[in-house]
Amino acid sequence: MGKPNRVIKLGGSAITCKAVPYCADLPVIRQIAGEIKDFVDGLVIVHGGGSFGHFEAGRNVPVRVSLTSASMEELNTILIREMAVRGIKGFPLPGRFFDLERLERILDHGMVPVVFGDIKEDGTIISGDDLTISIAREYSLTALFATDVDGILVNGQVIPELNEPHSLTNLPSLSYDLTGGMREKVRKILQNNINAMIFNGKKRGNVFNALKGERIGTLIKVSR
Ligand SMILES: Nc1ncnc2c1ncn2[C@@H]1O[C@H](COP(=O)(O)OP(=O)(O)OP(=O)(O)O)[C@@H](O)[C@H]1O
Ligand SMILES: C=C(C)CCOP(=O)(O)O
Repeated sequence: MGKPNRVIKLGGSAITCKAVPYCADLPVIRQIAGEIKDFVDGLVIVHGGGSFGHFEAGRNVPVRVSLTSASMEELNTILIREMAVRGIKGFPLPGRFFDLERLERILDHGMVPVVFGDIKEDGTIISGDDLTISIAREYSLTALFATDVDGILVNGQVIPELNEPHSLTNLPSLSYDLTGGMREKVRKILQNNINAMIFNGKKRGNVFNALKGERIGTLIKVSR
């Protein structure tokens, strides 16, 4: 017990309606909560900001830090509640308090850590991608990224596998995504030398299949 065996990032693009501030995609969150049920032992969930954290972090208001933090906790609460309705014992782990000991302690208690991208007192953003990558690296896991796209698109087509930096087609990026979107995600995965899979988490069955170990979307495979 105590050691994660799977890590999945529920991207803000998957679990929120990215273009509408504070819009949780409840049908998708409920669908995903149902699909993780069979994998709770050793599972670590991380989630991103979507139209909660990215929206608030991008606003130039004096209460930016307070509202960014509050918005992330709000999204986290929605997720944990929907999991609880299905009997899944999620436990919040805000990015600013993240460490491996704490993560393992939550697992030791038979709960699913629900780690989330966050903001520090000084306004620095903690990216859910970075948290996911560091967990995958520490425990030699494939980092699973549920997003709103079918994988990495190059010239409009999903590429099944990527092994080296590729010139990514520049899809329209959202004005309040502050942590770099897909391009940064791929760059950091490659830089950290971990395996990862990027797939569409909004599509029914994909989260279940990814957790089961099936290959969907784009696999980023590094040679070690
Ligand atoms: N070449 C590309 N292939 C696939 N998606 C791309 C590409 N370039 C940009 N994107 C954008 O990347 C987005 C997904 O990455 P992003 O990091 O925004 O997702 P996320 O991790 O779900 O978000 P969050 O940071 O809110 O958690 C897609 O919505 C898509 O528009
Ligand atoms: C914007 C905030 C606070 C969270 C950033 O995490 P990400 O969505 O994983 O990049």
